[in-house]
Amino acid sequence: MDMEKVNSMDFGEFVDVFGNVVERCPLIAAAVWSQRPFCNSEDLEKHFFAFIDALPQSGQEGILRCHPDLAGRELQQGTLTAESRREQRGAGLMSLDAAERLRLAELNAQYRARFGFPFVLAARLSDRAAVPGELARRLQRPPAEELRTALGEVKKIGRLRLADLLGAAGLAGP
Ligand SMILES: NC(=O)NC1=NC(=O)NC1=O
Repeated sequence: MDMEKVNSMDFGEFVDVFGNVVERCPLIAAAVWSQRPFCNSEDLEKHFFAFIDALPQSGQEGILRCHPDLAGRELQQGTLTAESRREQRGAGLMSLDAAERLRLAELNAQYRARFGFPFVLAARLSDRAAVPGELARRLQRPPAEELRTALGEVKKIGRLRLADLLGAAGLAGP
């Protein structure tokens, strides 16, 4: 893992590369940059997660609100980020039939009405068959617990995106 290259990035380069590790939250990469040098990929990941954990609840909920719904409007309109599109496609969420899409839209609306933020799940670790059931299950959870669970999913997504980036050509070590 060529952390030397990561540690040599200027601010703009670092945010260009790592700005979407947390969906639509480049502020986090902008903050983590000042923690360099990073001794390895785990250290880099630790700083991303520490930033999230140190936020007040309003900030943590704000991170969740930056996530597009699974199989939602943005997927239909083609306005997803490249990472989100890849993740949602990989989970089969681009090939739902009308009934599946409607069911997910209803569950997403119920979830958002109850918690005030969207349902977030690491799509790469799930699939179209499991998402509605997982959403319905989490819909019943106490708000404080669900906030922790949702942030855990943000971290799973971030871990996978960091692994993609650090394994990408040019950043992978010998
Ligand atoms: N609401 C979401 O869970 N969104 C997402 N999950 C992913 O894995 N990528 C997303 O954009």
